[in-house]
Amino acid sequence: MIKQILSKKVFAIYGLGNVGGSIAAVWLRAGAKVIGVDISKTLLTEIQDGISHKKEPFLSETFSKSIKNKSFFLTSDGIDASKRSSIKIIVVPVGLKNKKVDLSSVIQVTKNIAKGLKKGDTVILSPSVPPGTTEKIVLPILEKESKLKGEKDFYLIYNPERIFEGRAVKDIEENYPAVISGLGPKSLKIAENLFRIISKKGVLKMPTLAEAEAEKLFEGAYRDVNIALANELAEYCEKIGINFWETRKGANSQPFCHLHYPGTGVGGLCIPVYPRIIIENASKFGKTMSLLEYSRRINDNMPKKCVDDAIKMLLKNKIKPKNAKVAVLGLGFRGEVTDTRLSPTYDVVNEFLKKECTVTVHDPYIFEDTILPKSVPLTKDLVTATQNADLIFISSDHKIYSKLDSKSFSKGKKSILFFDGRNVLNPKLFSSGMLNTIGIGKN
Ligand SMILES: NC(=O)c1ccc[n+]([C@@H]2O[C@H](COP(=O)([O-])OP(=O)(O)OC[C@H]3O[C@@H](n4cnc5c(N)ncnc54)[C@H](O)[C@@H]3O)[C@@H](O)[C@H]2O)c1
Ligand SMILES: CC(=O)N[C@@H]1[C@@H](OP(=O)(O)OP(=O)(O)OC[C@H]2O[C@@H](n3ccc(=O)[nH]c3=O)[C@H](O)[C@@H]2O)O[C@H](CO)[C@@H](O)[C@@H]1O
Repeated sequence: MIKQILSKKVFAIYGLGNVGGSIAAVWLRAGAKVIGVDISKTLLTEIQDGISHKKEPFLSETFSKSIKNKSFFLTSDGIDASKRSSIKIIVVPVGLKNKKVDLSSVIQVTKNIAKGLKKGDTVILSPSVPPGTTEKIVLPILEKESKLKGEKDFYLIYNPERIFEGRAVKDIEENYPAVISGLGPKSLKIAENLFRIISKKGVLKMPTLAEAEAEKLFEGAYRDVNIALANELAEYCEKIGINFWETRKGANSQPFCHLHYPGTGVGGLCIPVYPRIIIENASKFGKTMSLLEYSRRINDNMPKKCVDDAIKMLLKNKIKPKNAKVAVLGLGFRGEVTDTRLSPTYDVVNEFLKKECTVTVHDPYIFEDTILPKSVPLTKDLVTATQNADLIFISSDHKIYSKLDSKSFSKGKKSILFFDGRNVLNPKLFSSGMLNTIGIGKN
């Protein structure tokens, strides 16, 4: 039955990045025909060649198989894709430009979709957006350009994709209920029929588009505030000389406390962005979001705080910061991702450069980068990165760093200064006296 429904539907997925690529794979795995639309010719070629989305399980194999059996087509022509599809899913990025929400990609894609919109079509908006975006920005563009009426001639849905990079397909298919909302009851019914096909956890129907848009932002705001709480409590522990990590274990031993982890900063296209979307939107209604603003300030200050503490450690060990060799481990915005968007490591590097240190960055998954200053080499070879380092600074929690031991470094290293910004080092793996380390929330 499902296969029959889907075999008649052609989906067009606009934006084939971490989220859009995963959504395309999920619908292909469910048996749908999919047109993948992206402005990046490089990405389209990589998908065609089966070498895209390396860190996302299932995607590349699904794409190759679907291209072969002619259920997956790739194009950069968004208008033609709209003409040839009945369900259009918008998954292009919504970022910040000078702390203002940037909807330019969403608007661009919506205009393309509108030029090919037909009676009976369905449009689904997926990125995290300010409440009101679907109804007040996307809908008017669709109706104006197509001369069709929402809920009468075509259907409009908001579905916030909730994925954790590295397990996106499983998140969509198995881990979370699909949050859905519609312009009206018909749109909502279509959303329910569609998302029940792919979501084993079922659907969570929201009463309005705006409440669905807001819930996604609230998820991120909750996380950002709790990370800021962990960062502030960790600094308190440093001041009074106790261990935050042990104290956290105790506090989290009851079900109503969920202290997060302190760290060298908060990166990615989600958590640092969603609170700012709320802050900006709230200001239009005369509401100041003090807690969100203060939490952002705490988290944005973590790279500087951690580098200042690391510099104090150098001085304590009689090493002058000027020309001190610092190996910064981890460029990804968090562990096990190749995504460097808003990575705190960029700020960490700049803070060390301000102190005139000599910096090398290591990352096991990222081989090139256009943002790091030219004076800062990037390498995937740990020995090269650390061999003459006066200080090793752990910035992202890639799994490989929890396995570091005495043998990980060039011979003859007597004692190594570490700043463990993600609390990943295992002291048991180092010979006694070799590990001279401080981190966050412990002296
Ligand atoms: N990355 C995550 O973990 C995550 C999780 C949940 C939600 N989201 C939301 O999903 C959105 C997309 O995230 P992402 O990580 O997939 O972004 P991404 O940058 O990885 O992918 C976006 C893709 O869209 C393409 N694109 C940009 N403009 C386009 C246009 N006009 N037409 C066609 N294609 C265009 C880009 O070339 C890119 O391939 C985010 O803005 C966020 O709101 C992201
Ligand atoms: C479905 C969806 O949208 N999923 C999002 C995705 O978010 P994400 O991919 O951006 O990953 P995050 O884990 O949030 O990390 C962000 C930054 O915060 C740092 N950090 C994190 C935790 C902590 O305790 N202390 C920290 O300092 C970390 O290093 C990194 O820089 O997954 C999260 C579930 O993990 C979800 O909640 C979140 O909605």
